[in-house]
Amino acid sequence: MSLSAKVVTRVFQLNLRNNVSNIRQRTCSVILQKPRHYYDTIFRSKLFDTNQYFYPNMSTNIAAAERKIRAMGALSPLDPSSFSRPEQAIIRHISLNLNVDFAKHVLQGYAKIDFDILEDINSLILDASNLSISSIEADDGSQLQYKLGEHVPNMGSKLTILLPKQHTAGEKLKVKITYSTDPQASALQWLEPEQTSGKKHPYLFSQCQPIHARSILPCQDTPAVKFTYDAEVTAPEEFTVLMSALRGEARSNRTTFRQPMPLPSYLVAIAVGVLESRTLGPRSRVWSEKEEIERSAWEFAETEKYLQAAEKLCGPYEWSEYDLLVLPPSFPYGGMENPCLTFVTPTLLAGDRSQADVIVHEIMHSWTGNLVTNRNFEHFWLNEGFTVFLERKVGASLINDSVEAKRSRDFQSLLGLQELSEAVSVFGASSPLTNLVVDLNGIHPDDAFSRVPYEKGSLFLRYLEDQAGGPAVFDDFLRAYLTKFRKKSLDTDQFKAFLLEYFKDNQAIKQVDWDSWLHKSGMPPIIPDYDTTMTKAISALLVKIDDSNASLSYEDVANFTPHQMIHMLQQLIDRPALPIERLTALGKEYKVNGNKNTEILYRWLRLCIRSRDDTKLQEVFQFVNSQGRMKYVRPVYRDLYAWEDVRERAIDNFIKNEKYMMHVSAYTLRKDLHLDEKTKNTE
Ligand SMILES: CC/C=C\C/C=C\C[C@@H](O)/C=C/C=C/C=C\[C@@H](O)CCCC(=O)O
Ligand SMILES: [Zn+2]
Repeated sequence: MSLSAKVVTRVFQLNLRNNVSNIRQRTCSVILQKPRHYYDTIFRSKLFDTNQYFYPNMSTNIAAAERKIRAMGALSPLDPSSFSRPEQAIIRHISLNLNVDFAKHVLQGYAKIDFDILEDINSLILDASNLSISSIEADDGSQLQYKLGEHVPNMGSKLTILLPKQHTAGEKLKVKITYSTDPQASALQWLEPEQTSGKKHPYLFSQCQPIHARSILPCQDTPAVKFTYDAEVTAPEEFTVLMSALRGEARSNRTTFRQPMPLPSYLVAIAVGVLESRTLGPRSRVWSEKEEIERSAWEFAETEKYLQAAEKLCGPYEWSEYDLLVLPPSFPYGGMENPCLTFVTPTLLAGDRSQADVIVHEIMHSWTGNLVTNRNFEHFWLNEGFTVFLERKVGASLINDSVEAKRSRDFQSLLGLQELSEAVSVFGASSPLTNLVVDLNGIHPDDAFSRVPYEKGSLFLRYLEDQAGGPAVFDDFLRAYLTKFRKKSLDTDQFKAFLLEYFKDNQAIKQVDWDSWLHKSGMPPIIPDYDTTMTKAISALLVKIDDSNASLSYEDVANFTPHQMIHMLQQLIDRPALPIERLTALGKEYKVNGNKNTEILYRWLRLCIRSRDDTKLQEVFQFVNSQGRMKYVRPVYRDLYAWEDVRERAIDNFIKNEKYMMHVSAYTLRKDLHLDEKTKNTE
C-alpha cells in the first residue's frame, strides 16, 4: 500500500472510531472535492454502507448511496454547485446598495434579502465566495449570528445565518447583509485605463454565469431559485453604471435599477465605464466606449428586426427593454444574455453584420434560459440547446425564400456539427462531459463548458422536431413549453415528461431512445439528413486545394458567404496540415490572411499553427493578446501547446498576459496549458 493510501485509510479508521461527522465530511470534501453538506445528507440517509467505509471503496460507496437518495428525491432540489437550501427558505427579492470603488477594486454595501420560509427552520444557508461580511441584521435591526465556512474548491463558502427563533413554513423573513467583495472576486474584472479604448478611465464588468454571483453578493447561487431585484449603485460621476435591469434615475453619482422579472442569480450583471449610447430601435440602445459607438450602432442596427422575428416564434418579449453593451476586448464570451442588457465582445464588430447570429442567439435567451431556465447546470443543454435551435429557426425565418431558408438553417447546423465534433474530440468521445446531461458533482461548471450542450442539444431538438412531424407541429409544442415553464426552472426529466404528454398520441415520438441521447457520451446517435447544397461548393474546393498541381485564385471563393469561408477553413482544420507553401498561397489568394472578420482570422491562424508556420507566430500571439474571447483563445493556446517547439513560448506569453485576463479565462487556460498555481506571475 502506498504512503498516501495508508494515510487515507488511517484517516478513515479514525473517522469511523470517532464517528465525528464533521471530520468525515471534511475528509470527504478534501479528498473528493465535494461540498461538505453533501456528505451530511448521504451519511444521515443510512444508505451509506459503513462496512465499505475504507479506501479505496469509499467513492463507489458514496456514489451508490447518492444514486439511491437521488432516486428517492431526498436530495431534491440539490444543486451540486450550491450550498444553499432553497427548499427550506427561498429568496424572492434582493435590494442591493453598492458603491463601486475603483481604487480598491471592491464593491461595498449591503444586500437586503426577502425570503419565503418553506420548512420550519433555525438557520438560513447561502452561498458566498471571498466576501467580507461585516454584519447581518434582522428586519428589526437586531444583529444576527452567522458563520462563514471555509473556502471549498469549486464551491466558495457556506454562509449560515443563525435565526434567534424557529421560523415556520409560510412566514416571510428579511435579512440585511453588509459586505464587501474581494479585489479578486471571480465574477468581476477591474480594467486599468490602458485596457480600455479611451485609455483614460478604468472599467468594471461582471460575468456571473455559471456560479460566480456568490463572489458579488451572498445569495442562493443556483438557477433553481428566481428572484426580482432592485439596486442603487454609486460610482464616480463621469461613469455610466449599467445592470441587467431597467435603469431608473441617474443623478450625480447614484443610479437606480429595478428588475421586476424574476431571474436566477447568474443573470445579475453590472458594468461601469465611461460610455456612450445610440438608439437602435423602439426598445433598444447600444452602449460602448465612444471609440466603438458608431461601428457598434451600424453592426447591430437590425436588432429590432430580430426581436420581432423572435416574438413571432416565441410570443411577446417580456423584459421590456433589449439593450446591448459592447465590452472591452477581454470579455471572455461572444455574448452573455444578461436580461435587458446583453453583453457582447467587440470581436463581433466585423463590419459586415456577419456575426448577427450571436445577437439572435442572445435575443432567443430572453425565452430559453432567462424565462425558462435550467434547474442546475447539469441541464445546461435546456438553456443552450434550445437557444441554438431557436436561433437557427429565427435566422431562417428572416429569409423570404422558403427553400433558401431551409438551406441556410441546415448549413448553420452543419457548421455546428463541425464544432460539436471538435468539442467531442477535445474531451474524448468516451468522456462523460460529452453527455447531454452531465454529472457536476465535484466539477466546476466552468470545467465542463464546451459546445456539446449547444450543438448536441440543438441537434436533439431538431431530431425531436423531425420525429414529431416537422416545424408546423413542433412550433406549437415550443410555445406550449415556454408557457408552461415561464418564470420557472426545470430539469431534463420535466422536459421529457412534458414532451411525452404533449405528443402522447405520436407514434414516432415513442421511438425516441432517450437514454442514448441524454446519457451516452460522444457524437449524437442520429445525425439528421441535412440539406448540403451550401456545402457542395466547399467540398469541391477542398479537392482542388488537395491537388498540389491546381493553382488557387480568388475566383474560387468569390461567391462564398463569410459563413461558407468559415466552413471551408474549419474543414481544413480537421484535416491533415497543408504544406506551408500551399497554405501561404491559399491565405493570399483567398484573402484570409489578415482578414478583419475574427471568425475567419481565428481559423486561419490555427491553420498556420497546424502547418507549423513559425513566421506567423508573432501575429498569433498578437491575436491572443489583443482579445480574450475564449472561443478563440483556448483552441489557439491548445494548438500552440501541442507544437512542442513553441510550447514554452506560449506558456511564457500566457503568464505575462494572465493579469489582463478575466478570472474564467485565466482559470481555464491554466488547465489547457497544464499549469498549476505555482507558476503565477504575481508582479
Ligand atoms: C454541460 C455543461 C455544464 C456546465 C456549463 C455551465 C455553464 C458554463 C459556464 O462556464 C458559463 C458559460 C457562459 C456562456 C456565455 C455565453 C456563451 O453562450 C458564449 C459562447 C461562446 C462564444 O461565442 O464566445
Ligand atoms: Zn447561449
